[in-house]
Amino acid sequence: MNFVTPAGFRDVLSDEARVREEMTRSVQRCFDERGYVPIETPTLEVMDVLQAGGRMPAAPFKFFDSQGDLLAMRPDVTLQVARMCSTRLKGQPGPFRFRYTQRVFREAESEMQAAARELTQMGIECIGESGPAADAEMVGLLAEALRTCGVGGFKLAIGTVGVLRALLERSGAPAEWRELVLQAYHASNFVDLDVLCADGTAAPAFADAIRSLPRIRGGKQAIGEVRSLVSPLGCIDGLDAFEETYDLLADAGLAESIVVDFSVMSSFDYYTGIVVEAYAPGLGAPLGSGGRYDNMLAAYGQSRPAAGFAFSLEQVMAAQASAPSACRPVDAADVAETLADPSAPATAAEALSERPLRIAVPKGSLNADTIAALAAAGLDTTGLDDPGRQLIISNPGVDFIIVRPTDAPAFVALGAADCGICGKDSLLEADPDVVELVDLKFGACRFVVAEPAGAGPSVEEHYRRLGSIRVATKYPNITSAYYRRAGMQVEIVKLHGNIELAPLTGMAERIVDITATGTTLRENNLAIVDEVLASTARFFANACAFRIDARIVELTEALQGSLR
Ligand SMILES: Nc1ncnc2c1ncn2[C@@H]1O[C@H](COP(=O)(O)OP(=O)(O)OP(=O)(O)O)[C@@H](O)[C@H]1O
Ligand SMILES: O=P(O)(O)OC[C@H]1O[C@H](OP(=O)(O)OP(=O)(O)O)[C@H](O)[C@@H]1O
Repeated sequence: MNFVTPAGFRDVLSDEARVREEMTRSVQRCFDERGYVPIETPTLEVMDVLQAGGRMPAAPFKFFDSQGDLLAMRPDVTLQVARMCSTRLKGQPGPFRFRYTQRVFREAESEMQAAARELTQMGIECIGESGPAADAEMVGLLAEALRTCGVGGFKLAIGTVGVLRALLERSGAPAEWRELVLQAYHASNFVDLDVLCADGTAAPAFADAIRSLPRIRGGKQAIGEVRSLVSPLGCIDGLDAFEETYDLLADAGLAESIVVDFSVMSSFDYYTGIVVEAYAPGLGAPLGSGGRYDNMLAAYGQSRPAAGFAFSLEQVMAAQASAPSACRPVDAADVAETLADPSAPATAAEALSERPLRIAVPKGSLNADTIAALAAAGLDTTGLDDPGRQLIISNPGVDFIIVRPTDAPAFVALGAADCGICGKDSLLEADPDVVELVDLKFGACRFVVAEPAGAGPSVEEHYRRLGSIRVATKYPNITSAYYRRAGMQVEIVKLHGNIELAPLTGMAERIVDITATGTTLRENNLAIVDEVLASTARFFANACAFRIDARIVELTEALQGSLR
């Protein structure tokens, strides 16, 4: 027997535990000084209670207890605080300012999130206050907590959901279209957003505003740009309050750490006003997030305005580990020292612009077009077309990381590369948390279901008799999603190449594979049964790099420019 902890769970040894403890104390002190009092919530909740809040931040671990109740390990603390305020504290006038340090537990959602399944969340909830001062207090406290932890060069991306909600409601577009737009915003998929906004469903001025909004970014001037974009359409909902909040944060000296960014629109159904996400250089995923969720407490029976944030202690530790040594505390004593060093936070931000931009470049059939696209966008691609066995080509200001196309999503999602190129098929298969920015148009191919020509009746008979068929593919996730939609039971066999061999040798009845010229299907006497999707190459970026590294936006514009 191997005595190992379950995947995603681990022991914390003393050196690290001491630093965590010290950091936790510093943050708790910081929250305490602002009048936030501690609370604790139970590890387990009845599943229905969590679901009543309308938003599950991540898939929870679930099990039945001996009384037959379906219980969940808390994936988040906010829902529990909402439940607590509307039940135990019902009738008490408030406002309440709560802080917590609690473990949360999350089932892995995809292969891409092979990471920890137990995290320590530190956060606050301010219940019963609303308006710009309360929002600024929440965002300001997040900044203070990150500074307290010694996180260098962090950025807080802030937006407000009212503007997009108003644009969607008044666009005259049907609910299904609005839902697709929201999905594109949630997934940070600018390519899908452009396609939707060009399809003529929404009135042109609204479509233009909806596609432009998440591209506006910057300081105070960005709020002005949003205003000019949406005020002719009568959609400035929440913008005045947002601007007031921004001014309060700028007055508090936070202008350098804050970036107005309307692409930060995840959990749209849940947030009702300001939203904030915290990013640090060198870290693939956000440190934490928060926002205003004025409607959530009503779901538990008592309506009160509310706002809060949480960040993960593990992410904060990782941010320090990837920061330059000047702003990285190495032990507990250094945490306090970092706190006292006002020059430290700037160092990592400076380091970001000094280090080369890392681009994942696919080898194989997309390689030549990728190099041509990057060169047309103005990058120095010298040596990239003939790298030999060298896997990283370093040119001034840029590192090209040569990857297998199916690996590009992992390199970018985990922050090993800032951005990259691969087929839409690879992105759909991996389902990574990245920002899809440009459809590069090359590498066009179609995903099809195919079977030996003339085998249709026998495959159908096979399915009728056995209730399942075998399908071979290199893309099990795309294939299983397709058959789920089709309502058909299949056994999927994952192969790594020459997929067409599977039905020819009797290993499987059908395949789901790429076709471009159709030559391979034709030469192997296979016929197309159905179309699954079409794919072209995409330029995409790490969510964190996209929001804090201006070079990604520049490269996006250059790639779009050269396409035009
Ligand atoms: N025959 C084709 N014509 C056009 N584009 C294709 C064709 N085959 C694949 N593609 C596109 O190019 C991408 C890369 O394909 P390629 O054959 O180079 O790598 P792969 O073998 O699929 O990936 P890996 O080496 O990572 O397993 C595919 O994901 C798809 O988007
Ligand atoms: O329609 P066509 O132009 O003939 O292209 C289709 C072929 O291209 C891809 O294979 P790839 O070249 O990537 O080799 P693989 O089978 O080893 O993955 C795909 O899997 C098909 O086999």
